[in-house]
Amino acid sequence: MPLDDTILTAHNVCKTFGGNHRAVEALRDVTFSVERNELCVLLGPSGCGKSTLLNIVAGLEEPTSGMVQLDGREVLGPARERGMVFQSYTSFPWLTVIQNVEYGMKLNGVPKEERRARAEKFLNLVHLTQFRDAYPKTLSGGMKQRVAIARTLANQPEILLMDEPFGALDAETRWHMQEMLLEIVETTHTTILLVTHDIQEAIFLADKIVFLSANPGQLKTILNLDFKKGVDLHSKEELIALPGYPECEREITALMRSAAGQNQDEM
Ligand SMILES: Nc1ncnc2c1ncn2[C@@H]1O[C@H](COP(=O)(O)OP(=O)(O)OP(=O)(O)O)[C@@H](O)[C@H]1O
Repeated sequence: MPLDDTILTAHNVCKTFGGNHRAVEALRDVTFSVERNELCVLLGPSGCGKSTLLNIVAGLEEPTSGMVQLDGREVLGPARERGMVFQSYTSFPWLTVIQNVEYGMKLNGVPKEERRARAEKFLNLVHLTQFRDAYPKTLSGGMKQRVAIARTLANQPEILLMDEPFGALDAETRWHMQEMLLEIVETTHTTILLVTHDIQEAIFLADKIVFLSANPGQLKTILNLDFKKGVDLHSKEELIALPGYPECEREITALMRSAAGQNQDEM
């Protein structure tokens, strides 16, 4: 699917928490954009402001100055057009899997039949059809996170925002989830902005990496991952075998080290 046009832009976003002598400057002058159908990853060392930036895009935090626009409209608060998946699994324990996926649509007034049809479609997409009538407590962490992804996608957001969505999972489950996310992108062409601090995850998933450095969080560089352009990746092994992968990982590891330098000096 060709990348069409810009869907999201962050213009000179600054964020300072607190005030006076206790102020923390989390973001300074961050500008970047996300193209429609693109999977854009926010990467950088701990404390560089990735989650803060994602929260600003989600409308959960206000920038101190600057702004975010979705399709040219300024983001002024949370909205269904920007669906968020967090690291911790958030499902209602008293509802079954399919009822969890339907819940947001119910609140948004989607008619019953359409709700059911969409819930079934997205449960199928995350390979949970056979668990549709199970309760969340009977599911593994990875399965709970798949419910959260299905529920968010069923609301048909214009962009899916993901904050370390696989951070709480063990390594093997994490690979499966990453591979499943690429499958979802291939099938639904959803635009995604995803936060991670995992270099390999970023390279595997991203069409573009927006790299931030810390203290304060600033745009360091944008990486277009030319070595994997036009390649249909389905597994980690395929990624690692690609010419250009080791150099890319080395480059980002060096960036990570220099961007985190200040933090490490303080440790
Ligand atoms: N609500 C808050 N009040 C005060 N400071 C905050 C708040 N939220 C974040 N910060 C500070 O802003 C900076 C950026 O934090 P943020 O969580 O956005 O970074 P991050 O890159 O997502 O980090 P990590 O990878 O460790 O999750 C940090 O110094 C953090 O302590």
